[in-house]
Amino acid sequence: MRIDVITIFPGYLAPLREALLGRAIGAGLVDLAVHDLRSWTRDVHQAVDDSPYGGGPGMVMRPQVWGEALDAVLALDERPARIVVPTPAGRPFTQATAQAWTGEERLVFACGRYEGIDQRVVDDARRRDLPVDEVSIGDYVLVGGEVAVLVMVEAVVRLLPGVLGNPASAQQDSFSDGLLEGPAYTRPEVWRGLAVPEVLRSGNHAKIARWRRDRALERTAQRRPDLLAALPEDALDDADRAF
Ligand SMILES: Nc1ccccc1-c1cnco1
Repeated sequence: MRIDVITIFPGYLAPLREALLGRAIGAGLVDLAVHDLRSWTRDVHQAVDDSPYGGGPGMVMRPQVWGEALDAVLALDERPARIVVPTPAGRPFTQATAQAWTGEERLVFACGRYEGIDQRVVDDARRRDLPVDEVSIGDYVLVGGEVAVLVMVEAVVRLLPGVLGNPASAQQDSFSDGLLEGPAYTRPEVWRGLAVPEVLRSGNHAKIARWRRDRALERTAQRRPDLLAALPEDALDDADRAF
């Protein structure tokens, strides 16, 4: 997978070259290119934004600069690309989104700041039949899209074959079965007077699996009843319902 990020703060994306993601790049599983939006400005001030039509606070990012930047970056590689625009007004980015994007040959992230990017940039891309997703990583306001890109790139790349040491962990983490993950424990057996639940030390794998499933159901019911309600009809078996 090739990933391009266009931003006015390239340094913000440095963490993508660390740790797991850095190793995925080193292993050739991911190609990452970060581009400074200001490279496509033509004025001495390298202006990337302007006042909003209709008035109101803040600044809007200029369509000319973004149009030239996206055209140039897309032309760098012949692989078909999905353009992703992080925005608080976007559709929710979920684990399902991350899973779906693992099938993409290329992702091009457009990091907006200020009050966003002139809407015509997205409209122009869509009318040229380029796939464009406007996505939000949550209901809160950030200063720019860069942090959202860090989140989304990590969520996607960790799912790519060969990235995680143990592929099973991608299957068993939260959201993969629609439930939150339950509590986890490691040594020592007792810490500050708190003992690890007996069942986890029993060696009885059936009982352990049941206990873990019950804790996941319990935690999901307490913290995210919306996830429980969204489960497909056949997701819960009789033992789950008895819980
Ligand atoms: N708040 C923001 C400001 C600029 C670009 C993205 C966001 C965003 C994305 N997901 C939630 O917020």
